[in-house]
Amino acid sequence: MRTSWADSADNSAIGSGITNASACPSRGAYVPPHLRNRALSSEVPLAAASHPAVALGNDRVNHSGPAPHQGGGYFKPDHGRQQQQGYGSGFQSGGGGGWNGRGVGRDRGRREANPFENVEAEDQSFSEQENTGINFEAYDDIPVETSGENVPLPVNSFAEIDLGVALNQNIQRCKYVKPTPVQRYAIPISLAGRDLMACAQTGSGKTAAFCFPIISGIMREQYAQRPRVARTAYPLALILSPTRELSCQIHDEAKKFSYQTGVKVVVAYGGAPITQQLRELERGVDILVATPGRLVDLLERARLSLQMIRYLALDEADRMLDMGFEPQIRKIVEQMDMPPPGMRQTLLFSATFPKEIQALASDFLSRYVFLAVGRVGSSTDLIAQRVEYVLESDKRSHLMDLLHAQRETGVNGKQGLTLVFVETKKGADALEHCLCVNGFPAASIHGDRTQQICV
Ligand SMILES: Nc1ncnc2c1ncn2[C@@H]1O[C@H](COP(=O)(O)OP(=O)(O)OP(=O)(O)O)[C@@H](O)[C@H]1O
Repeated sequence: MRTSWADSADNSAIGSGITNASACPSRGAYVPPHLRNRALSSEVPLAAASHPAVALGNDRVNHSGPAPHQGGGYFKPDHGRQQQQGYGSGFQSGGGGGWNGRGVGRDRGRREANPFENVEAEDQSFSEQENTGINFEAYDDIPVETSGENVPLPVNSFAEIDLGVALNQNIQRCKYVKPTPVQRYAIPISLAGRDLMACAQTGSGKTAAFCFPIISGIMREQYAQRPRVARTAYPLALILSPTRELSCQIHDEAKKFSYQTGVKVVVAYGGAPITQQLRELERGVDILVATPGRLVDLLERARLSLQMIRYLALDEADRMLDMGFEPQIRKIVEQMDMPPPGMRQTLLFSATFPKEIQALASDFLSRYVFLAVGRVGSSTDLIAQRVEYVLESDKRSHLMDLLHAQRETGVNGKQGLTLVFVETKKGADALEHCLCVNGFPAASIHGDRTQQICV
């Protein structure tokens, strides 16, 4: 039997030790993610909790907008409207609590791993620092261009956007102090329900730019009940990315952003056994991060349906096309059961905007906003490049000198990492050995090593 979040809700009373039958939503009742986290405590009256729509009404006590969508058909997310109508406070009361707290469905007894555990365990003296992934000094000079009808205004801080308490806490845990340029523009555009074609470089903070609106959208919307077809998963959002590595990276980030929100993220990629991925999907999925090839495989096995997709994000679209994935992408988006443009929200990210990407944008997007963000600190600004001539026989000792010098000047007490490129596989293995015996932990990566060893 397939597990959905509805199943999870059905079993929540068991998981939490509550025996009052009225506390259990009736079988098959859909519980939206922002309500899933909540223990059935004084916060939610038991009678209300047995009727998700009523509970939602309570939760959105200050929401003066139209009644939540309750039909089974498609709808267009319209977050902008809800924001204007004071959605914030109701939403905030529903945030937090966490997937942890639910202990339900097939995930009964499975605690949500804390993705911040390692970070929190780190030396407290660094805990107040900003995330240093991006050179903030370079921000103000970055050229940004937008075009399209009624482009929503950019924001200057996360505080200006109503993403909900749980997500805001995760942003703090990530130590994101202010949005990057692509986030400043892309998040309000997406929250307003608009399709987006964004040209932004790798490392510009795209992951959060598409994850924040998707997670917050799933948390705040009440979606039609998902079909209950045995062993078929029905995600609400799909994030396509070209490689296993990038998919895993997005999955890791998305799990941090969605921690304790009740939104469940699953990753599926090729080159790894499918069994574990199928098991994860069966346990329930809201956001699926996937590479195109494995996704087609899952669809062809009928273990996945895209009919409930409300959000589609394509990351590094140009790279996916370069890697020859266009037929798979078109199959996924146009030939399976995914809702058409206008019925889903589509966010297309690409570092470049050649003709092929323009064609994809016009086929996949509806009345979209175009956003182009310049480079956030190009390599020439951030990296000192130096050429040194040394004799062949002195190369290793010279490298050792450089490594020693780096060890002495570690940044913030942390040892820097070093990449050394060599000409041959044998040379890589020999250098690895030489560095290890000289007290520098090293590992070689080349074509003769399996992916597991490299990872
Ligand atoms: N607002 C922010 N404040 C501080 N750091 C941030 C912010 N947004 C993202 N980062 C950090 O910047 C780094 C790059 O971000 P991210 O991986 O999202 O970029 P990207 O454009 O998606 O790159 P890639 O294409 O490699 O996935 C990450 O370490 C991320 O945690």
